[in-house]
Amino acid sequence: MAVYTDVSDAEAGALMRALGLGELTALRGIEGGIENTNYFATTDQGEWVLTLFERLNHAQLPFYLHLMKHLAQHGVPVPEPQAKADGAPVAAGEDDILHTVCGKPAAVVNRLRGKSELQPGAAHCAAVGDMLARAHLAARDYPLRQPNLRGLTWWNETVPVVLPHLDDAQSALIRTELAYQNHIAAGSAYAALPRGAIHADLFRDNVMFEGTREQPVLSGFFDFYFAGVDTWLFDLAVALNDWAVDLPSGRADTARTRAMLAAYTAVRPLTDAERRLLPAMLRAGALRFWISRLWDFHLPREASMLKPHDPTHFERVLRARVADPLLP
Ligand SMILES: Nc1ncnc2c1ncn2[C@@H]1O[C@H](COP(=O)(O)OP(=O)(O)OP(=O)(O)O)[C@@H](O)[C@H]1O
Ligand SMILES: N[C@@H](CCO)C(=O)O
Repeated sequence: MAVYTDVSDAEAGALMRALGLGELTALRGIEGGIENTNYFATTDQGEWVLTLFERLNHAQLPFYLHLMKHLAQHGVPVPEPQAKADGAPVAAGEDDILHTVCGKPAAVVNRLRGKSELQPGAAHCAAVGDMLARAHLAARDYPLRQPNLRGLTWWNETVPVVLPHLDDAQSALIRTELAYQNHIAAGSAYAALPRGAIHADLFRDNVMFEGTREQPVLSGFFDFYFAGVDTWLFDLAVALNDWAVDLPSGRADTARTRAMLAAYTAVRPLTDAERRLLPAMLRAGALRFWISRLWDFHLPREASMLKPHDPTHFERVLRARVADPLLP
């Protein structure tokens, strides 16, 4: 279920016309996703996705939507928010790509072709590594700034909140890891890491592919709503921790790790500081999602529509990264 707000054909049709996208011929609620209301909107000009934001407000959205537009306009395949025609009325709080539907902030983006691959092989990991490096380079001149809101500051605030829900071994692990990450973040190698606007949540369910299993063609990244400015290495670590990990054990998969790293570094070679800190950032990426999953699991927000993911998966990934810091 991911239609929390019902949108009529008339409302959707009026927006599509205001965006110059033609006449609406079909509007269909999308079942996947848990955070926002999403519809596929078909017009006589193509297929689009209409999203009504159920959590983020008009003030928070420009960073994400303009990042998507910037990347799309720099040749990175991401959904491009569609703009109202020059001179069209823009209400308070809106801008040309941030609209209002049923009183909620809304955006219309092009529909990506293909489907997600939940059991990726080395070829999928290579395609993601290549495109992630291209996205980092393309966002270098993105002018808007917002920190990674799920970064170190949030970990330090949130670990004490989840600690009462952990057993002794888990408490020891999370405290030790947080202390280690604070130590790393205070060091000179960390300060030297290149940074910019990153996706920060590039999991298997946020990428689309066409083509075959042997020769997949990446058709796009989506779900930019955890994006922020942080180190490029952290973004790569988050992707490796999902795409190149054996899900039952949490351990790194050699072939997929090598494929993603080789493809990423072919576009953007890692600096010395990045090579040195990759093991630490892999631990940081695991800690980040262990904390957020614990928080979602044990402290569900009132009226939350989130279906919590299993926190113990990222506890296993973290333990595996600590036990075996050497990359394949
Ligand atoms: N631009 C797009 N092109 C094609 N399909 C899309 C696009 N955007 C979203 N979808 C489809 O809609 C589904 C839900 O989108 P998404 O995952 O962004 O949902 P959400 O509720 O906004 O976020 P979350 O997954 O974090 O809950 C996706 O799994 C995908 O199938
Ligand atoms: N990718 C996150 C969910 C939020 O997008 C997780 O797996 O915990």
